[in-house]
Amino acid sequence: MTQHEVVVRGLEHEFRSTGGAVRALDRIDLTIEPGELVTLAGPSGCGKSTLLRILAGLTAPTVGTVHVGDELVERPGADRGVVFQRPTLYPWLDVRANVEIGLKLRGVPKDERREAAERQLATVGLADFADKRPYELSGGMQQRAQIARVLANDPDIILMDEPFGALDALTRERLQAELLNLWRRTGKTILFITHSVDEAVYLGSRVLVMSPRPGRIVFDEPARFLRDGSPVPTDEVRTLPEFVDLTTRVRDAISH
Ligand SMILES: Nc1ncnc2c1ncn2[C@@H]1O[C@H](COP(=O)(O)OP(=O)(O)OP(=O)(O)O)[C@@H](O)[C@H]1O
Repeated sequence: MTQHEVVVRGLEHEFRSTGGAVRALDRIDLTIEPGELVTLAGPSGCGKSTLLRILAGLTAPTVGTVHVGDELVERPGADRGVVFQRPTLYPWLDVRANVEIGLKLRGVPKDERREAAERQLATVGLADFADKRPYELSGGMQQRAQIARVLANDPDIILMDEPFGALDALTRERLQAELLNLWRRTGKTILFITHSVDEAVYLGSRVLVMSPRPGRIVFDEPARFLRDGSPVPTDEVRTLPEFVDLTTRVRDAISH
């Protein structure tokens, strides 16, 4: 499978309401290479979710374009999967049916989609919970199920909007490690939004920071100590001088 780069050109976005116009994004140019794990941090309201929704094809930009390879993004597509902060599982379906839903809508035969669902539930450690309803799962497990659903669709690009923001610290750390494993195994392109500077630096192969009003990318650097081929990082990574240095500079970029 050939993966494509994501190319954002001259993106601007304005929300108009009765109170006036909000310029959420301003002159965003960005290329995400196949297989990058790009983390995007920035203060609340700086436009991170708006950018993600435009990449997902859920919001049409006021000005500018997004391409995946040669394709202009105009609507959601099977090449892009979205994981939101709050799990968006259907409460009336069991976990397996929730994971299968995208494949079902695309007309994938039952045996095939069941197999894909069970494989991805195993990937996220939920093999034994396929018959449960979402309300029987913890927040972390629901988030895992949401990730399994995206993986079952096998998108090239995974867009994650603060997926671990609402989880307790321990569950969050476990899911961070799982995400890194998954990324290294599959080589998928991932854009990951977070409020946490530590999470951005820990997970990213490249770290972006946006500034608010109007939303612009003000920081864009590789996370050098997590270059391809390095082992999945442990807590030791956080004590490396390079980690501390990048964390400090990301924090400065956010506060300026
Ligand atoms: N549907 C909307 N209508 C009007 N204004 C909006 C809408 N969605 C977002 N905004 C405004 O656009 C700006 C960017 O919002 P956005 O949700 O993209 O920020 P964010 O960086 O993701 O914030 P957070 O980290 O708090 O989720 C904010 O000022 C917000 O109030």
